[in-house]
Amino acid sequence: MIHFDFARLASIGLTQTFVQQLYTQTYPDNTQLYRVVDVQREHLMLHDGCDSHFARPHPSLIRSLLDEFTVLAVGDWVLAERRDHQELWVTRRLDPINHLSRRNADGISQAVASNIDTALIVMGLDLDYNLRRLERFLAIAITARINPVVVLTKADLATNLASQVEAVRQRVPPHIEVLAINGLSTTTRQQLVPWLTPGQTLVLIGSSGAGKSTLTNTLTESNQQNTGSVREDDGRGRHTTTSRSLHRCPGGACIIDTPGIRTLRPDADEATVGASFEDITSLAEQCRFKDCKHLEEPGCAVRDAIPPDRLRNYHKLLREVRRDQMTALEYKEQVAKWKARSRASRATIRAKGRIV
Ligand SMILES: Nc1nc2c(ncn2[C@@H]2O[C@H](COP(=O)(O)OP(=O)(O)OP(=O)(O)O)[C@@H](O)[C@H]2O)c(=O)[nH]1
Ligand SMILES: [Zn+2]
Repeated sequence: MIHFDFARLASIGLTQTFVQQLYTQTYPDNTQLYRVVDVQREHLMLHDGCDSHFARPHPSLIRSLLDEFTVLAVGDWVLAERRDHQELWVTRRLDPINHLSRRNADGISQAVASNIDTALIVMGLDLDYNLRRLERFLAIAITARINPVVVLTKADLATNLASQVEAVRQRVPPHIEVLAINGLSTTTRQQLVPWLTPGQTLVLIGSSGAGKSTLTNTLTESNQQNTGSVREDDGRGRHTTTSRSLHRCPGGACIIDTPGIRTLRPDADEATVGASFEDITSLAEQCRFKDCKHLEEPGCAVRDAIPPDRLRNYHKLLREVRRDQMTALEYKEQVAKWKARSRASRATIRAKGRIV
């Protein structure tokens, strides 16, 4: 039996989608439902809606996540069990509805936050203003199936407010909201009310200096984020802080803010490629492996349905944008990997030829 207080967990984002996943299995008596609010090298921080708890991922969970090419991220819903010495062990991760990922040095995509309702794409109406970059940030959110809202900060400093806002509206799909705000003003909370209802989870993405911390402080009514060049850790605003990575707004929404999100770069011309091959990205959800590259993996839904030359073109474009973003060393390693792979498949073909 799993013990959980729905109302309490709903205050940090629990919805029925996750609860339904609990009835597919039975669990030991001391199993409880938590949200991951911090991921450190050695441990996790979990939250039950009231308190936070240290925990460790069980080795069997780590293995099964690795098999699916994934890791635990802030925002995940997990089940954890108290065992010997009252240690809390995370034994299962509920399937996330979405996640924001970044590519690590090995080119492997790594989740930096899960289960996000809204991405505020933050761009300053000062020197930060760049429509192409904005489009790429939008592509990151759309590709991750997260609802984006464009938030133009520093409206108080803008010299051409109306024309800058108009230019943005022209560039983004009509159903996406565009707001111009002063992140330092408390009235900003009113403008964002529709996305701050209880249980909503938000992330803020944008370049350095765009005003993410300033806006987070305003929305959480605290000084807990470092803004500008001031770096201090005085623990103020603890009443709204759930952890270093998940912050609660007074109205009941949560903001996830991790170093991974903060340094997310729209190097995602890759995401733009994905967005222009929507047939492939949407079919990819049916591939057996979450991280399927649609090359040789078994159970690939994309290879089955997409004409080979369209798929080849997609791979070619992806390789190009990746190559543009690689350092010389990374490129050399990548070439070595491709060579090894084609050697291996030639060897398989030869071996089969001999047997059959
Ligand atoms: N006038 C004005 N200044 C703002 C506004 N938003 C942010 N700033 C200022 O812009 C600077 C950068 O803002 P931050 O909130 O630190 O930017 P950030 O996006 O968190 O930057 P990183 O922490 O580097 O990712 C700070 O000096 C803020 O005070 C705004 O709406 N109006
Ligand atoms: Zn596939």
